[in-house]
Amino acid sequence: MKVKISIQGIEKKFEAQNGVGKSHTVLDNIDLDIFEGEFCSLIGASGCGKSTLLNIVAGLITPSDGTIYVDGERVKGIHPKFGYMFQKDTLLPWLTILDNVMLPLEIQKNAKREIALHYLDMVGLKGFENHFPKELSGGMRKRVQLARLLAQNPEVLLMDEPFGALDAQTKLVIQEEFLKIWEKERKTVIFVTHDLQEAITLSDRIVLLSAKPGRVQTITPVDLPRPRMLEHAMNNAKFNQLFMDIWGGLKEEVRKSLQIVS
Ligand SMILES: Nc1ncnc2c1ncn2[C@@H]1O[C@H](COP(=O)(O)OP(=O)(O)OP(=O)(O)O)[C@@H](O)[C@H]1O
Repeated sequence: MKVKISIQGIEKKFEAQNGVGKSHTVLDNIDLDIFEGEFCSLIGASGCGKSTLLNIVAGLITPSDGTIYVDGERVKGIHPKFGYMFQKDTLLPWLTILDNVMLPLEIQKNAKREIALHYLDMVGLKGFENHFPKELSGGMRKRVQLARLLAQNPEVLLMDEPFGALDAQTKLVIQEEFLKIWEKERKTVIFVTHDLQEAITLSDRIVLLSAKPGRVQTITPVDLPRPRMLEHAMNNAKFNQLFMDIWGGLKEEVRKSLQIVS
């Protein structure tokens, strides 16, 4: 398997601002290889540094130490082949759905209406091209963001709790739609989530970061068959075993982060 992204010796320390607060180490010596075409999830207690690590890989934050390699080359700053999807709604309210999807393509000078329409169709939003974001439900807006991300044709998808704000049932349906698209395209994905069930149903490997400072605690391969259907995956005896194995470690980290002793 080819290594797509190599995270080597990453450390991140945030300094006190103008003497206010304390400097603190958020990530400590993170070494992690992400393989081409792999779906890798990052989990861990709140505040353990998942988003910071994703932002460092995205080139949005500079690490205090360590290096990111992509295809064997050292990367500094934002990588043009990476696409990023945040938890918060980043659609521009004054643009139609089609224009929202086309905006990054215009920036890439690759503005193809057909590409945008193809991905809107793929996420089930055919016929909504000329609507504005405020006319769509939260789940539909999330699908527009997914279409916008995929239409850019990034080599790597960096996703920070992309479905975190959705209600439980919408989230399951969108996960399933995303899974279908991903299984066709098999792009490299780093996916941050709080939801262990989501991590297991989608991922090839799950990386658990320890509570502050974030270190790689365990890496668990998810050997559920693909293509996966959410119901089949959750019904598989291995699913429960994986859940219990990973939850044991995750619970410990959450307890540490909440300073629960005993
Ligand atoms: N710009 C910043 N300046 C100072 N501290 C920061 C900054 N950004 C993040 N932090 C701190 O770094 C730590 C890790 O934050 P991060 O958002 O990466 O954690 P997380 O694991 O993604 O959390 P959550 O699961 O709650 O989203 C937190 O203690 C946070 O307060």
